[in-house]
Amino acid sequence: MAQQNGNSSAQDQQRTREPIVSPYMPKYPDPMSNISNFKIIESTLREGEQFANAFFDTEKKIEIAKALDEIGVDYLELTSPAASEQSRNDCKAISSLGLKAKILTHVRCHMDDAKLAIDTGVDGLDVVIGTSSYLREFSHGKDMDYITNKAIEVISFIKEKGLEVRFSTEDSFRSDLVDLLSIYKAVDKIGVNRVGIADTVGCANPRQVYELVRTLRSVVSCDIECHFHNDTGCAIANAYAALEAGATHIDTSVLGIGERNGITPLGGLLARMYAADKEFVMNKYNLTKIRDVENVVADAVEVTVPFNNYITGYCAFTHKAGIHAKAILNNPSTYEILKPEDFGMSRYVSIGHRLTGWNAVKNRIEQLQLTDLKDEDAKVVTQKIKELADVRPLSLDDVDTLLRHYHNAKNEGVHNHFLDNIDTPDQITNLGTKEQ
Ligand SMILES: CC(=O)SCCNC(=O)CCNC(=O)[C@H](O)C(C)(C)COP(=O)(O)OP(=O)(O)OC[C@H]1O[C@@H](n2cnc3c(N)ncnc32)[C@H](O)[C@@H]1OP(=O)(O)O
Ligand SMILES: O=C(O)CCC(=O)C(=O)O
Ligand SMILES: [Mg+2]
Repeated sequence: MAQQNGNSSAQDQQRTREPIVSPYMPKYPDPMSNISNFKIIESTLREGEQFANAFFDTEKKIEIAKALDEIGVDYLELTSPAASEQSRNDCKAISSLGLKAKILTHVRCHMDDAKLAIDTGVDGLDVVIGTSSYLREFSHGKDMDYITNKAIEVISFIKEKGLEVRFSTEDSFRSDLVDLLSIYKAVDKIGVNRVGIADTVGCANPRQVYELVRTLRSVVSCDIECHFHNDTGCAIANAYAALEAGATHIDTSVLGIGERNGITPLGGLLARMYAADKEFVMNKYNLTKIRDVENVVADAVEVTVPFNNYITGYCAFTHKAGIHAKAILNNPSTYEILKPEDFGMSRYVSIGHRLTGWNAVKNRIEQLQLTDLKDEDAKVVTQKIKELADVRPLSLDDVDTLLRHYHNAKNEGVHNHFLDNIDTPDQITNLGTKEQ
């Protein structure tokens, strides 16, 4: 795709104006909302390890942990030490790195798992057990009384050892509401640090999330963590709704990797929260490091970063249609809610196609400093670009060759003749090749 840096000329800078504030921004934010005060529990090294392609050796885990720490995530969640001996050693290795992020490991609601985890040097344990009828029948087979008693035993043990503890109900959205609120109330009473809601199968929608979190907020006084799977595409929206309703912590993973098609992606959540409270997000998180950690993880799990990924997808800041290009060149906020430079990214305006417009071509003329070409010339060349691009798109090199040759022909007074003799995109490409 032909591209140009659409924000590089001095004239563009002059034309850039302050963004216009949305009339839909709430004037009086809901006091329960944590949109401007949330924490991230980064679970690439736990949920992410459940992604089909994932295998992280100790060195890779340390590299990922350090990269996430540089972004400024609040917690790193690691695979249970009960999973394997290496998993246990990795908990120890990452806990001893002295990172700013607090280190958690994720364990079943079981004394054996808790005992194993206590000695790994982690700052806290995320304890989980399924409460839906599916999990009670087909997974662990325990009833709510057993689960409640076991939760109290395990949480009390972890607290006695002086560690932070979170208790979560797996498959919360298919669990009975009375069961959920009763168990959350019971663990809140004994001083659990956080309770967790998990949309384990990705069935919840934002309205359901808002209602459940809002209800829970009025029942417990501890923090509320939320974990959303993305099976039906709601993972980011659900995280946002949870924060609006009073949740305090959101689980993420890099690129959203996890069991099945994964969970709320770190980059996507940061994009969403930047759009809601840019100042908070930019002060707290190092957004220019998102691309680095995504590349490390994508490489490690042998996937490419999706073309339409939030922030870092290859076309996330590419503008194409003429109407968009003109306005973006006047003021990027016209068609951008995220500023690419805040994320260490660049904006591109694509011009070698049949949807282009003369304003974008004129901008390229200015960038190339072809000062003899006027608006009329930009319009004539744009028509030629469209005619040629009806055959195939032109590269930016093709467009530049066309403009430079037209410019030289104009100085010799033969520009109309020059354009009349160009019938195919290949003629332009060949002209460019000859010059090299
Ligand atoms: C939704 C989630 O992502 S939850 C987190 C998932 N993470 C993991 O599973 C970590 C990786 N897992 C593992 O390495 C293994 O499954 C282990 C070590 C945890 C357990 O291995 P095994 O003892 O071989 O059991 P297996 O995996 O076949 O079955 C799970 C066992 O945990 C029990 N169990 C399942 N969930 C829970 C829970 N939340 N709390 C307590 N026990 C549980 C099941 O009843 C079953 O017990 P059983 O051995 O008496 O049948
Ligand atoms: O511990 C939790 O809250 C979440 C566990 C999990 O990965 C899930 O339920 O999908
Ligand atoms: Mg999960």
